Amino acid sequence: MSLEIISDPLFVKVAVALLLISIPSFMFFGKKKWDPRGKHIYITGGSQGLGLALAKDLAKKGASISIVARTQSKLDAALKELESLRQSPNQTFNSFAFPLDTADTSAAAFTAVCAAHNGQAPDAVFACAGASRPMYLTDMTPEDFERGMRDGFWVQAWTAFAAAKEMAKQGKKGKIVLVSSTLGYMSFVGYASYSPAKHALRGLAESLRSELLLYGIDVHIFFPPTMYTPGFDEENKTKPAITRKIESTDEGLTAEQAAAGLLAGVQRGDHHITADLITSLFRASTRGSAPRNNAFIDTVLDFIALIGVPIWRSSVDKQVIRHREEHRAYLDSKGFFTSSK
Ligand SMILES: NC(=O)C1=CN([C@@H]2O[C@H](COP(=O)(O)OP(=O)(O)OC[C@H]3O[C@@H](n4cnc5c(N)ncnc54)[C@H](OP(=O)(O)O)[C@@H]3O)[C@@H](O)[C@H]2O)C=CC1
Ligand SMILES: CCCCCCCCCCCCCCCC(=O)[C@@H](N)CO
Repeated sequence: MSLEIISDPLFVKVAVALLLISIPSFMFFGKKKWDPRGKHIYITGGSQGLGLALAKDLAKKGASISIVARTQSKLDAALKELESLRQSPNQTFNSFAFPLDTADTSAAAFTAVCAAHNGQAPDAVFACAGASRPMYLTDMTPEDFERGMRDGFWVQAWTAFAAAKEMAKQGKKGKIVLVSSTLGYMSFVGYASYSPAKHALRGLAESLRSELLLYGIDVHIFFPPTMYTPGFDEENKTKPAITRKIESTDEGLTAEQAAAGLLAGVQRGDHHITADLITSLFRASTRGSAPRNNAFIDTVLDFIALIGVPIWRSSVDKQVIRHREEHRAYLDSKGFFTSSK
């Protein structure tokens, strides 16, 4: 075989034609970005923090928004902010007060959200609601321990449950997005109630991603690092000092930065969405059978993590071990060793 074929004018013409055809198809067909304009988007936890930042971002992009959380006053304030960002008279902004930690209330919230749109299921559901109460296991009551799953897993899982059923029933080819955490990939002292819930969300997202292919529903899951939100201020009230110290390596994001990262990931079509380098390293190294976002970049990240994560882990273990004596004194002062519980 001679290489002369590549200088054959016909070959050159065909090659150029293929290239010209493939460039626009790559740009316009292969990479068509999800556009929130004119869509109805349901955001749980939309009254503050990540959920509110996301709602504002989407309102600016022309979407209709429904938000659900428990506290009416915060919902009212959030709705006012959304109203000020209105782009078109066709956009609707609604809020409904429901607790989302049970099947019934989450289904009722979802029904209310649909009812305001003639019973139509939303085009996208972002389950942002959640809370965390970091503490030592030795300080937890059984209720504290169990609350981790309620405030981390069920508060989103019941919304996904209601949404998936109704979207499948209506043939709505929409999106369901869950919000985990860096702590859905790894964990350390202080997060024994929260991290398991965030890991469980990953299992749910990967199961649903597969099952909801049956209905053309896309499932995404976001793994944010520290976000400076009202929830973060709240969790810091119970957070052990050593936990705070370990996570201080993480620079953190504002709610707005995190919302923008989440939205960009959804628009790229990433299943596991990360918005910072540290979590991207854990994403690449704990990938399991999750679809890659970018085969090349993820392989580079995986290689960096292969070396970097064990070094970080051993330094954290040393830090925890160095804390033993101080912790023993703390437990002693609380009467831990003499209490009957
Ligand atoms: N901030 C951080 O550092 C990180 C947070 N995350 C996760 O990101 C998500 C958003 O966090 P963030 O913005 O900080 O949280 P915030 O506490 O600032 O906001 C949480 C929102 O969820 C609502 N909510 C909480 N619990 C319930 C419930 N049981 N039923 C209905 N609504 C509820 C809250 O309203 P109300 O209380 O009125 O119901 C509020 O609107 C959470 O899932 C969190 O676990 C992940 C990584 C880091
Ligand atoms: C090469 C590898 C380097 C690794 C460095 C790792 C640094 C630690 C990152 C800890 C991040 C914890 C975020 C917690 C977010 C969260 O979910 C809570 N705020 C909610 O309670």
